[in-house]
Amino acid sequence: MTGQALLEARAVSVAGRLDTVSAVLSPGQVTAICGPNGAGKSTLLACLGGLLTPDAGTVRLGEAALLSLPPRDRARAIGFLPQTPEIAWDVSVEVLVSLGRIPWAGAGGQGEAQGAIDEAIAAMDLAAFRHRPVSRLSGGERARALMARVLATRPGWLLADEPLANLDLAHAAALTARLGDQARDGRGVVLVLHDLAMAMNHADRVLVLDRGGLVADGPPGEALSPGVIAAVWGVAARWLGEPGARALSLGKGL
Ligand SMILES: Nc1ncnc2c1ncn2[C@@H]1O[C@H](COP(=O)(O)OP(=O)(O)OP(=O)(O)O)[C@@H](O)[C@H]1O
Repeated sequence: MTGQALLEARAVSVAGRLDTVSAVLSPGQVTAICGPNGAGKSTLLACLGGLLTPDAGTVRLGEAALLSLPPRDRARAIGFLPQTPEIAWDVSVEVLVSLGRIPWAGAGGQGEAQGAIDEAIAAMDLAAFRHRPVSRLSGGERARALMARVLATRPGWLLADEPLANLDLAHAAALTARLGDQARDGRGVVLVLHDLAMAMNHADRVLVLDRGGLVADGPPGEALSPGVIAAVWGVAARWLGEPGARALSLGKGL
């Protein structure tokens, strides 16, 4: 998959939530958005996904203002997993995942749709739950089903707010690998992450927000340096281990 457009925030702000933030996000990369509680991460992600209209500035997808695109085109281009997703109807896992194909209704064949649904169910290890109502899933299983719905769309951009939060170690590792594959396939992947080690080891680029402002933007080794962590999180920390397998060691204070 090639040729995804750039996703660009141009001087975007939301009163009381996000100061003027600009960033050009590239497809083919995993971009992590990190920062303390209330820093504006979800607000920025919602603006990038076209779910929140900024008070000032614009979000552009390639040449077009994102909000000027027809909703169907936006839904095809950007898959969005919110921080606290709600499931309106108590449908089966398979039906929930198939909702991810709605933006493609009338396009492509039934075979392609079913292939995308089957692939997403397998990717999120949901085959055993395929016919189970979502109300009878655990929190982590439900989170996997909601991610499968996003994957089933096969969007050009995949935006997810804390996608690993409810997952056990094995499923978190599997999803992390899957998201990396999506980026290597040419898609854009943007993740809000609290786990700084996850961002350090798996992101190509990290945006650090603090109190509504963008305070660092670069490769993880730079954007998540001990100096930035001390300034933003107020925690003395140092990185241990090898590149790609770093762990964060927290000190006793500054
Ligand atoms: N719907 C809203 N209306 C007004 N203010 C909001 C709303 N949602 C969030 N805020 C405020 O905007 C700021 C940024 O919130 P946001 O949810 O973007 O933070 P976050 O970085 O995602 O935080 P967390 O790590 O806690 O999820 C916070 O001060 C929050 O209290």
